[in-house]
Amino acid sequence: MSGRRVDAKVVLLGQEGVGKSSLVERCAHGRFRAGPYQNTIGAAFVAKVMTVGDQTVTLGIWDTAGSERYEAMSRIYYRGARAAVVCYDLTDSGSFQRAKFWVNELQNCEEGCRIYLCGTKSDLLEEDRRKRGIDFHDVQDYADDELFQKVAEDYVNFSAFQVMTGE
Ligand SMILES: Nc1nc2c(ncn2[C@@H]2O[C@H](COP(=O)(O)OP(=O)(O)OP(=O)(O)O)[C@@H](O)[C@H]2O)c(=O)[nH]1
Repeated sequence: MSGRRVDAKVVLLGQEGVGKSSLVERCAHGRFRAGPYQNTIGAAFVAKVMTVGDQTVTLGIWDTAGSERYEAMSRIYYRGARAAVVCYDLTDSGSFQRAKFWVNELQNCEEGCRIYLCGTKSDLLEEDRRKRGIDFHDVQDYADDELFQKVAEDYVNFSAFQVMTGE
């Protein structure tokens, strides 16, 4: 894997313990390791070769540490990211607030970054639906708001571009 060119930088963000490293582990090695929780320190990197139709794309995935004590460091890792997977634990409403914090930050600081909101630990809801910490409709409303905010921003930016070029 070493020396392979990375086509797109992807960053994982979200409160500590929501399952970011587990997602990367699943994606990179196809396994889930239950067991003692080891929090990420700083960040970890994995390059993953993906096939899309007849194309090969190498994603450079940065798994950041969720602990607030590493917040400043996480900002370094999302610089220049083409995509951000912002994770929250479906059973933990606090983690959803934290996800909103990262979405807001990315929207303000990383214009070219696509944001993917990812609810984790759905297996816990399959066991017991009462464990759901965030109402499904609240997530839906939030995502819809963000979507239309983005549409409006793109409209404004696009119009401004047209004025600048006089088209
Ligand atoms: N039930 C369940 N547990 C999960 C899932 N994903 C992760 N976990 C558990 O949640 C704990 C935290 O997982 P991590 O992947 O280390 O979380 P993280 O977001 O990388 O945490 P930081 O590195 O501290 O930011 C671990 O004990 C995992 O086994 C899941 O989908 N379901």
